[in-house]
Amino acid sequence: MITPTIGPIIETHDLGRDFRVRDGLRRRTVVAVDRLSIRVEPGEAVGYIGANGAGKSTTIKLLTGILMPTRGTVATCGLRPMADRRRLAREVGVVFGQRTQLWWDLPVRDSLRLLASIHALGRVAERERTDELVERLELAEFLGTPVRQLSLGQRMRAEVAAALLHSPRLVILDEPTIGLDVLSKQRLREFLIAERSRHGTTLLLTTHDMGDVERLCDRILLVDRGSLVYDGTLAGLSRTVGAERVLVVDLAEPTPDLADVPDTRHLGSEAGGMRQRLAFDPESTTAARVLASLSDRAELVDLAVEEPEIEEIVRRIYASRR
Ligand SMILES: Nc1ncnc2c1ncn2[C@@H]1O[C@H](COP(=O)(O)OP(=O)(O)OP(=O)(O)O)[C@@H](O)[C@H]1O
Repeated sequence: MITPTIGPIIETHDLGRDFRVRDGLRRRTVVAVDRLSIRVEPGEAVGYIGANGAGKSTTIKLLTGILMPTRGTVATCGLRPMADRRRLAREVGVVFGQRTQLWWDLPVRDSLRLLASIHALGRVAERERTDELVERLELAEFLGTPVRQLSLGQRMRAEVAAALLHSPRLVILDEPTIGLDVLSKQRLREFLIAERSRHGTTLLLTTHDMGDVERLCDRILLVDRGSLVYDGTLAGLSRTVGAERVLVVDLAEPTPDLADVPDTRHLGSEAGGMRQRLAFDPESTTAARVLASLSDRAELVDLAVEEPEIEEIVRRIYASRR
């Protein structure tokens, strides 16, 4: 039997997965994942990003033993995902934003109990961990509510509790914040950050939300048509495409275009100059510095920083590769 090691949490070598699909009368091969070689160390938080159909879900299925590779090798927590699937289930927790692993008609409390017994947690461990998750994910008010009656934000918190109940070493989250309001997103991110720092949990998440990546991940893996095209930090990724941020400021009175603010590019003005948009490169300045220069020139009443969309960064990277 293979013993889980304290080596990498994820290690793949030339991993590939094809699908045979029907195309009218003919059949063709779709290469969903190709020559994927990645290594994720314990405690890392990795954003696995790419456009629709890039191969993210297929990779997650290969990592968790739902799918068999067509080529190459994969080890998750030192185990072979398909052959050691049962043992792997103790090491990994998976959260799907769009699917539930809770029992739809049961109260949240009962789903957690069932999962605790599936994982053979033991009474004391079950109580301690459940109490911890109920408190930190603020589940108390709906513990007795059937899952089908929960709001999306409540359900996601319950999903996360279910996936993390057995304190897995690796948590894989597939679009965890999709459809959530700003506050729910923020709470979930704060929880994941705390969980990681408390327990050294490794996080792998797929998302189209730049905020998730910015706040949660210290490393990005970008895939295009099944292959890895970038491995590094978000700042590095933005740098490769020169992604700018946009500062939107509301001013106390109509103001001529603020075209001379250092390290910015004036994009436009509205409402007679009471709202202005300035682009800046986060590599050469910060929003705080831009604001300091602005407040010498005009009285600010409100502001917002627009982040480049991940889709936009990905689109630009893809465009530069075609
Ligand atoms: N079971 C399957 N049968 C046939 N083709 C599949 C199957 N699963 C995935 N594919 C194809 O493999 C490619 C990668 O799909 P995958 O779902 O992994 O992408 P994704 O990056 O997760 O996309 P999304 O962001 O839309 O979820 C796509 O071309 C998809 O159509």
